[in-house]
Amino acid sequence: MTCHFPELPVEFLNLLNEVLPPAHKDAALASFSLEKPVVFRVNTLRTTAEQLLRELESDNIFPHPVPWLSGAYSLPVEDKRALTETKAFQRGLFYIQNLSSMLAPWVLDPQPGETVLDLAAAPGGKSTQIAALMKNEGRLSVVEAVKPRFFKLKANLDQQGVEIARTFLMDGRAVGRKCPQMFDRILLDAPCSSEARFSRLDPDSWAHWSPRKVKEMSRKQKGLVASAWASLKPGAVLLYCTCSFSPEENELILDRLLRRVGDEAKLKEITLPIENTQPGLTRWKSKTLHPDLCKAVRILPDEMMDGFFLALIRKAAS
Ligand SMILES: C[S@@+](CC[C@H](N)C(=O)[O-])C[C@H]1O[C@@H](n2cnc3c(N)ncnc32)[C@H](O)[C@@H]1O
Repeated sequence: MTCHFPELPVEFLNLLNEVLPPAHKDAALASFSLEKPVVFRVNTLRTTAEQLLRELESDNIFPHPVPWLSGAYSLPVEDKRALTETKAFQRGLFYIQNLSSMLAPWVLDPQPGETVLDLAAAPGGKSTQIAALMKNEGRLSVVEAVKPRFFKLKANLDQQGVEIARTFLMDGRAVGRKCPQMFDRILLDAPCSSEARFSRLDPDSWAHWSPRKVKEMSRKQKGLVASAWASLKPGAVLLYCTCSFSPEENELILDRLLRRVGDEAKLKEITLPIENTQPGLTRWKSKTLHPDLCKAVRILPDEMMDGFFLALIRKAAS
C-alpha cells in the first residue's frame, strides 16, 4: 500500500524512509490519516472497572475492553464528547490517554512503597498511572519546567486522587545534581519533536517540525538523560521514551549515555503485549551504535495507537 502525504516536510519523509522498512513506513503514513478511537484507563485510585462501566452504562456509554491491556477501554471517536460530559469524567474515575502512552508506566512497573521520579511530567497521564500502579503508597516526585503545564499537571494529580506526589516546577536537567542516587525508578518521557503523533486531521501537529527542531530537542534530551542517570540509585531502572521516530532523539541519546557510563548501564529486554513494533537501531547513517540498542523498541503507529520509542536501562548495583 502506498500512501501519499505531500503536506509533510520532505526531510521528515526522508527520515521515515531511513528509519522504517517500506511496509512499516507506508502503514505509519496511512495511520496519520485515520481518526483513532478514544481510549481511556480506569483510575483504580478512585473506582473499579465494574463500577465505572456500570456508571457509564447509565449514561448510555458502552466502551470496549482493550483485550491486551487490563483496565483500558476504547470508544468510537464520535463518543468522546459524551464521555467527557459524564460525572465520572469530572470525578476523575478514568483518564483519557493513548494506548502507547499507557505502555510506558506498564514497562517501568513501579511498585507500592518505592521512590519514583517522573522527570518531564505534564500534563500527568503517566504520573497518575504510576501513582495508581503504586496504589498511592511510596513517594512520587514529578517535575515540569513549563509553568502553565505545571499547573495543569497539579490539577490532574488532584482530580485523579494522587496522594503521594511532590510536585516541582523546575528544569529537570538540575535534578541529578540536587538529588543524586535517590530513586528506585525514573520515567523520562522526554520533550520531543512529536513526529509519531502527526495527524492529517490536525495540520498543527507538524507545523513546528523541522530538522532544527529535532536538533534542539536532542540537545535538551541529552541534558535530561544525564540528569536522570545521576538521580538513579545503583541497581535502579530508567525508562526513556519519546513520541518521535528520529534516531537523533532516541538511539543516539542512549548511545552517548551507554558509551559515557560503560558497564554501569545495561539495556533490558522489553516484552510488550503487541506485535506492531520494531527493535531499536544499531546503525544510523554511517555510525555503528551500541549493540544493546536492539533491546529498545519502536511502537509503530496504527489505527489504534500513536507511535512511541521505549528503552529500559538498568544501573549496575554498586
Ligand atoms: C512528552 S511531555 C510529557 C507527557 C507526560 N509524561 C504525560 O504522559 O502526560 C514532555 C514534558 O516535558 C516538559 N519539559 C520540557 N523541557 C523540560 C525540562 N527541561 N525539564 C522538565 N520538563 C521539561 C514539557 O513542557 C512537557 O510537558
